[in-house]
Amino acid sequence: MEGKTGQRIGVIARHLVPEPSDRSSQSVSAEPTSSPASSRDGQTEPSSSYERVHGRVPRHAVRWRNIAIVHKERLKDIKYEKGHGEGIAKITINRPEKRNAFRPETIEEIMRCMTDARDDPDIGVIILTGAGTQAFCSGGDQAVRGEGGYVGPDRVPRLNVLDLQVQIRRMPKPVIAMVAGYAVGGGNILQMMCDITIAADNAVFGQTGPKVGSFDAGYGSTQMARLVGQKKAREIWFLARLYTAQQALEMGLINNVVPLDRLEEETAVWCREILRNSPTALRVLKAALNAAEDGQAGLQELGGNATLLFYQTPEGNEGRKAYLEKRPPDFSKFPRFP
Ligand SMILES: CC(C)(COP(=O)(O)OP(=O)(O)OC[C@H]1O[C@@H](n2cnc3c(N)ncnc32)[C@H](O)[C@@H]1OP(=O)(O)O)[C@@H](O)C(=O)NCCC(=O)NCCSC(=O)c1cc(O)c2ccccc2c1O
Repeated sequence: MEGKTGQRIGVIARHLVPEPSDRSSQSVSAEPTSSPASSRDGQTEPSSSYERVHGRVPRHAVRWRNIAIVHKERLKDIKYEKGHGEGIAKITINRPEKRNAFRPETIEEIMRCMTDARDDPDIGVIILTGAGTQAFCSGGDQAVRGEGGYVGPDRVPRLNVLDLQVQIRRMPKPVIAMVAGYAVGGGNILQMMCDITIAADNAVFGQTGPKVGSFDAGYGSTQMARLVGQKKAREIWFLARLYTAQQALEMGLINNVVPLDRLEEETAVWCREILRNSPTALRVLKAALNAAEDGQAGLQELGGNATLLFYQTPEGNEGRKAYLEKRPPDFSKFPRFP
């Protein structure tokens, strides 16, 4: 593939940082995830009364169950899995030969699985990742980019990754990006939209848009500025350099860096810790954190959560029952809290 300068796109980016590899680097911050005291086998020792009551967060590998057909359609560009006996769903962009670049079909499939995971009461947390160790996602597939967007089998030019960004933002369950290798262009934006990002020590982050004649002036720019600050966001977009996982951690772009061979293990531990906590607390906290930044759309999301909770109260149900029983509602028994 040729960029504007005649160079292959990979060459544009490759000289800036070391290539992702299968190695485990030394500059790793694999912090203990559940307790400051770690034993030699990597298991954390119980150290708090909470851990004495609930036990340590298990570190065993998740046993995945593959789901090939979602909403009656077979998945082609992605893999969708759910953990046996655990509330974890995993969505894997499965185009490693293209460094997991996405085309419109890829995005449509991810959105379908996100909807399935949202609607599944057994799922409490969703992992978004890329197949292999070379890339999380290299953004939009430049080979199918037309003049008005990315073109799929229906020949309609689309930027439907923007819909996916919004879906992740509004997802009432935490979404965790699990990043090995390149997260560049629209791929970096996807990891930014996730609630938490765990990166392998071979991960590489950055925006390539200005080098290939593209930009994301929505969440891709504004969410970045909120994460890393205005000056750094301008540097990342204007220079289109790439950054190591350690640099990304230091600038607040991601949450944790772990050795590549422990990426899924550590991600599972984070998921299990999250799953121990109150789902309602998590969903309202996410809505509140969004609302502080998303204006009226954020308030709508937070307001929806208030209604959801109110519907579960006797007071909310009194209004519904009275209507159905064709009588005036009696709200007198409900307290008017100061
Ligand atoms: C990601 C790389 C740095 C990896 O380099 P490496 O040397 O490891 O690998 P290669 O370059 O040899 O790639 C292997 C193979 O994969 C193909 N490939 C990689 N990425 C893409 C891609 N994005 N599109 C198409 N094909 C890709 C590559 O051509 C090779 O195939 P061969 O057949 O030649 O073997 C490096 O690959 C790289 O820099 N890739 C390009 C990154 C990029 O520019 N991405 C697009 C940015 S723009 C974007 O993502 C975007 C998407 C949107 O939907 C938007 C929506 C709204 C607004 C803005 C949007 C937006 O900006």
